[in-house]
This record gives sequence, C-alpha cells and structure tokens, in this order.
Amino acid sequence: MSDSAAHSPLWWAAPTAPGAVDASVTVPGSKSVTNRALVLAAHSAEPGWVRRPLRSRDTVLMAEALRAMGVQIDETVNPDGGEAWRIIPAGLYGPATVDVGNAGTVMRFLPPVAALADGPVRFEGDARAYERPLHGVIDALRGLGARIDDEGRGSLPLTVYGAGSLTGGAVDVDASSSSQFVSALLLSGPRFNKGLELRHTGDALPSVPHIRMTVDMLRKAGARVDAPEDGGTRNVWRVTPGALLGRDLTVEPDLSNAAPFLAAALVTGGRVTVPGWPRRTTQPGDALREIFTRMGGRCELGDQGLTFRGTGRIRGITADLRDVGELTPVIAAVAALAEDASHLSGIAHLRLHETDRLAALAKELGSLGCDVTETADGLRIRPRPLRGGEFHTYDDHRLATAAAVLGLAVPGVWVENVATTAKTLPDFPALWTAMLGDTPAVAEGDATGGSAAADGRAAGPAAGRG
Ligand SMILES: O=C(O)C1=C[C@@H](OP(=O)(O)O)[C@@H](O)[C@H](O)C1
Ligand SMILES: C=C(OP(=O)(O)O)C(=O)O
Repeated sequence: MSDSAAHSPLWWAAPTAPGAVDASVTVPGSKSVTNRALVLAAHSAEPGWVRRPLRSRDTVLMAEALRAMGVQIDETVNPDGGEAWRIIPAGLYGPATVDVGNAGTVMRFLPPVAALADGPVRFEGDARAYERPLHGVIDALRGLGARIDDEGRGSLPLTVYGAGSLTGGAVDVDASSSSQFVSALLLSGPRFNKGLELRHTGDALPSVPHIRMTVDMLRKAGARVDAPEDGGTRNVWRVTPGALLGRDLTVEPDLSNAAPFLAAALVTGGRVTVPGWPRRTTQPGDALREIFTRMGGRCELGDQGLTFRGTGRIRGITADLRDVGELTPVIAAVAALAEDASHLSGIAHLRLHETDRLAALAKELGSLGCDVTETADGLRIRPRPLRGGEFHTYDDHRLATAAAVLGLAVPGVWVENVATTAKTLPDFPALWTAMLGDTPAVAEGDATGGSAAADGRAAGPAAGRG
C-alpha cells in the first residue's frame, strides 16, 4: 500500500479472520422499512410509533426532511430498550429545504410528499445525488398536477411548489432505472385527491421485492392497493384515496446489511447467527439464505434467528440479481474468493446507484488480482489468488462492507473511507471487530475446514496465520 494510505485516517485496515468466525451479530434496523414507515406515519391521520428504527445517515436525513415540512418526530426509548420514534403528523408546509444526501429513498420518496405540502420545498444533496435518475418521479408528479422547477435537468436540485393537495389519477412511469420511482408515488398515493393508477412502461423492473414492501406497508397502514402480483393487471398498481392509520411498527433488522456478516461465515468456514431474522418478510436480503447456500453454506431459521454456517467450500454462482441488486457488492466479494467462476446478471441499474457499482467492483476486485469483466448487465468473476492493496469505495457503503469481506481472507486490504458505511450501518467497523473478537484464534496447524481463508486461494499468509 502507498505511504499516503498508511498514514491517512481515511484508510481502514480490514482485519483478517483469526480463524473460523463464531458469533452472534445484532444487525440494526432496515433502512428501507424505516424510511417507508416515516413517510407513511407523516401521511397518517393520527400519531404513530416507529420502534427500533435504523439511525443512520439515510434515515436521519429522512426524519430531518419531514420535520422541515412540519412533521413532529420525538425520539424516545422503548421500555425494553432500543429507540422508539413517536411521529405526530401535521399539515405539511413550505418553505422548506431538504438535504437528500445520497439517499435514493429520500430523493425519490419525498418530492411526492412535498407536492402535498403548502409552499415550496427545495431539494438539494450530495454531488452524486444530482447524477442519479429522478425523471420518473418528476415527470409523473407533473402529470398528476404538481409544479416542479428542475431547471430542465430531470434531476436534482429542484423545487417542488406544493399546493396543499394534488389531483392524482393515472400516470405512466418508466421505472426500469429504479423501483423507487414506483414506491415513491405509491407511498403518497392515498393522499392524492383521485388516488393513483400507475403503469410501468419501460423494460424490466428492478428490485421488485422493494415494491412489494411498499405495497405491504401501505396495506398495513390501512390503504387499499391493487398490485400486479395479486392477480391485478401486469405492471399496474392502483391506490384508492383515503386516510392512513397511525401504526405501532417495529422495524426488522436490515437483512441486506446482514450480508457481510453471513459472508464472514461462508468465507471463514465458520458460523454467524443474526437474531430477529423474520420468518416472513418482504426484504430482499432474505434471498441471502438461498444465494449463500448455493455458494456453499447452509442455514437454519429458527427462534434464535438465522444461523448460517460455512462448510469450508465457496462455490461460484450464476445468478440474476435484478430483484436483489443491493446485495451485489458482497456477493461479488464472496465470488472473488470462490473456487470457480461466477456470472452475476440483471443488474445494469447498479451503474446508477451510490456509484457505478459494476465499474467500481470490476476495478477494485481487479486491483487485488481478481479477473473481473463487466458485461452489459452484470459481472463475470473468475477468482485468482488475491493480494492486499487499496480498495477504493467511492462513498458507497456497500463497497466498503464488500472490501471488509475480502479482508477476512486477504491480508493487507486497506479500505478507503470506511465511515461511508454510516449511510445505512453506522456501527459497521465496531460490529465487524466485535464479530471477530468473539472468534477464537486458530492455533497453528488447526483446520478450519478448507475455507478460502485457510487454503491459500488468497495469496500470502492465510487469515490469522501470518
Ligand atoms: O426502495 C428501497 O428501499 C430500495 C430500492 C432499491 O432501489 P433500486 O430499485 O433503485 O435499485 C434498492 O437498491 C435500494 O437500496 C433501496
Ligand atoms: C442503492 C442503495 O441505496 P439508495 O436507497 O440510496 O438507492 C443501497 O443501499 O444499496
């Protein structure tokens, strides 16, 4: 690694695994559930509770934005521990300024809310937020009766001139670049005078489980929603206008953020339990049970949560990840440590995430020695012996957690700006080292079951033995 990296606090030395991990990891709440719950609570006709919310950059930005439009959010503590946010809805108003950071949920879910406010709401954010697509929300809102000044860009920054209500009705949206266009409009749909009939008109829709999460949470808040998967019309969602109930909702652990911890079990041939893993959920991270089983582990879902075990082998995978795109960086890291090649497809839209994730993964995995090629809609990963080095993260939380997974097996991986994990998982470095701290070091000569961390696929000394 370069001298600059060695001496800069911006670089984090990813710890190698001392042996097969054996830990229980309490994963903080889901970003996607927390931010939907906040929006729905703000639209409700009565106060509600969001218990065990995720407190991270994306969710604090959401809470601050709603407060700026007049919603009261009181932060209290649950009798049995953890946070409980009391949401007291009020008439939404401007002028207000919203900082979206680089949160897709904030930049997409809130313009429809602002269209219902009384007064102008200005949206600003990180430089990357200005490059991420928003046209689906802007064009649709205009079609539904809103006035928006985006200076002709079809993206941020912009001002929504809320008129206190919105006509609503039928609208066509091309959501092939982000499912969040659909979720954004559905979440505010019950508050539109005519409700909403949204038709997706573009190519294949990504992240469909996230749309199911939106529909499920709307229904639990009392909304009437017809969705394609319930025998409705293909690519059409209908939301009936009506008041929403105040809910008392407890946020599930973020299953997508469980990915690096489950990967640690797979990569080290160890065992990780995630307490509170729901038996039924709309979270896309639930697919990790199947994906990581196909990659060589096995899992057990019970009252204790999910226990995932590595078996000592890591297999490559051919998988269409369109539904679960946000899992890609960690899956790609595991694939780089596998015994054979992987092909990840269906994820062209990842080029428009926090960074161009396909380009970033190809470049950074490549710089550690892996043979990676970008395809039109994914990655082909052919594992090679890896070496340590700098892993750039491009302000992308999931690039940083993916790098940590590689570091378990590859000594000398330096992760740029690990603090970027605060977008959705602020305690990541502490959780990671605690997981490893619980892991008994392996004595010289002990077997860890032939995991990548132990059998020399990672160049240099195997984890914990150098
Ligand atoms: O609605 C949501 O909470 C999300 C939807 C997905 O967005 P895209 O459809 O843009 O991939 C996902 O990647 C993102 O992390 C969260
Ligand atoms: C794509 C992601 O986030 P966002 O909500 O900003 O789109 C993500 O968390 O992987």
